[in-house]
Amino acid sequence: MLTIKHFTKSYKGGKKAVNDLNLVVEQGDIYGFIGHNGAGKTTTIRAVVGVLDFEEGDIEIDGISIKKDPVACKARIAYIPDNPDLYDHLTGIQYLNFIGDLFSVSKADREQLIKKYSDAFQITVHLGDMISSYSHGMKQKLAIISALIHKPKLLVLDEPFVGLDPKAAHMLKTIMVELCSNGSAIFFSTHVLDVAEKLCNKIAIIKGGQLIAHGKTEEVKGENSLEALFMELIDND
Ligand SMILES: Nc1ncnc2c1ncn2[C@@H]1O[C@H](COP(=O)(O)OP(=O)(O)OP(=O)(O)O)[C@@H](O)[C@H]1O
Repeated sequence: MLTIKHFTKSYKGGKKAVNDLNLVVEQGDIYGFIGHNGAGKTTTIRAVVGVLDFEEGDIEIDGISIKKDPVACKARIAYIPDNPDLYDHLTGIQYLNFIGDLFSVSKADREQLIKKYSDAFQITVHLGDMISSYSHGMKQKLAIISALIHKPKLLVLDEPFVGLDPKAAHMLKTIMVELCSNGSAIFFSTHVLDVAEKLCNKIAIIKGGQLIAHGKTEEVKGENSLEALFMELIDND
């Protein structure tokens, strides 16, 4: 579903933010991406979803290169950044319909999925309100719903649990499991290690722009807790 090959990214005038990263996310995977602040998670994620150019390596979505056919790749992806920038001058429902139009979601699917996920995140009554009146958490919920209504093959999330209340975080985890059991894949960054440990069948740990561990969660962490492993790997230079 997602293949990252020798991905390397340097920002202008800086050192390599990510260096020769290789990773495969398969259908059905909930793949957690963890690392310290500044490790290179957002850089990798932004390249995967086609909003950050890069010179070295390639990234394929469903076998299609994001460099060669970014539109075809983006049609298969939903991306929720860590701080979603929505259109403040639209109402929630106008925004969801805008995304529905972009991804050619049928009227029947749109109505059913908007109701399902808005009810689940308890923002149905606010869909007629302007987004400018939404709290941070409500904006995040709207961004999540907009990602789910087009049934993405690959859902990419950057720190999705930050700012969500416990009930919404629980709902998101339930939905992530449901999505992957229906054949999608998820790649997401998080600093919440116990969530990663419980939710992800695979994890990757990045340090200073380089992948230092990746694979099945049970195999990567062994007898340790993920937190203990993370501390050990991050502290060792
Ligand atoms: N626009 C930019 N210009 C220059 N350097 C950048 C830019 N964005 C990120 N970097 C650098 O690239 C490196 C990786 O940053 P990145 O945002 O990918 O880390 P991260 O793992 O997502 O961190 P965090 O957990 O704090 O969100 C850091 O050294 C950062 O300073």
